[in-house]
Amino acid sequence: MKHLHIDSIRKTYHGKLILSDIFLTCKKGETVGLLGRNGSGKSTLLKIIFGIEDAENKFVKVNGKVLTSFADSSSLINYLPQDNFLPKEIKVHNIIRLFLPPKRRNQLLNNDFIKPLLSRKFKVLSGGEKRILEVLLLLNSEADYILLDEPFNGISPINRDFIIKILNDEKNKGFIVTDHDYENVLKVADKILLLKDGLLKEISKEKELLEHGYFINTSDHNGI
Ligand SMILES: Nc1ncnc2c1ncn2[C@@H]1O[C@H](COP(=O)(O)OP(=O)(O)OP(=O)(O)O)[C@@H](O)[C@H]1O
Repeated sequence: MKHLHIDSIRKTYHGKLILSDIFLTCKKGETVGLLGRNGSGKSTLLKIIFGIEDAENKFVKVNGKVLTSFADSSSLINYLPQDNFLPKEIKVHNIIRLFLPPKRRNQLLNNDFIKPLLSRKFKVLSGGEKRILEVLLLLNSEADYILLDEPFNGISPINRDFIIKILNDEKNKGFIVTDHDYENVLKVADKILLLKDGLLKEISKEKELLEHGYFINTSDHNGI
C-alpha cells in the first residue's frame, strides 16, 4: 500500500521522555499538520522519520519498504529543516542544478519570484527569499513524502499563499507540515495531529486545540 507509515517511535533525551509510542500515517496526496508547543518534540520526530536522528525504538515504512537508515530514506523522503540548509557561497542557479534533476528544474528556473535571484549567492538573499527557495526546492524534489519544519517562517503573505496553493494542488506527494503559524497549517492539512506530553492526538475541530492548551482564549481576559 502506498503510504508513509510511522509506528512505535520512542525517544528520550538525557532520561526525559520526548516521544512515546508515536504512530502516524500519511498517504500520497495528503497533508498531515503537526502542531505542538515549543519543545514538544516536533522537529525531533521529523528528524527521526527522515533518519538523521536516532530513536530508542522506531518503525518507518514507505510504500511497503521498511526504512532502517538515512541511506534507505533519502530518495523516498525529503526534509526541510527548521534552519537554513543550503550552501552559502553557491549561486541560486547552481543550487537548483545541484539539488534537482534536469527534468524538475525548469519550473523553478522560470518562477517569477526565483528568476531575479538566480545569479545571487545564497548568503546574500533575505531571510524570506532563502526560505522560499528552500521550500520550492523541496516541493519540486523527487521524493514521494516531504517533511516541512516551519516552511512559512519569515515568508510574506503573497508568497505564503503561493506555497499553500502548491501544497493543496499537489496530489502525487504526501506532506507532514509543522509550523507555529497554525492557521496556515490548518489551511493545508487534511488531518491535524497535536504533539503533547510525548503523544500524538488527532484534532477534529479547532476548538480542541484550545481545550488541549495549545493556545489560550485571549478574549476571556479582556471580557470580549
Ligand atoms: N540534541 C538534543 N539534546 C538534548 N535535548 C534535545 C536535543 N534536541 C532537542 N532536545 C530537547 O528535546 C525537546 C524537543 O525538542 P524539539 O526541537 O523536537 O521540539 P519542537 O517541538 O520542534 O520545538 P520548537 O517548536 O520550539 O522548534 C526539547 O525539550 C529540546 O530541548
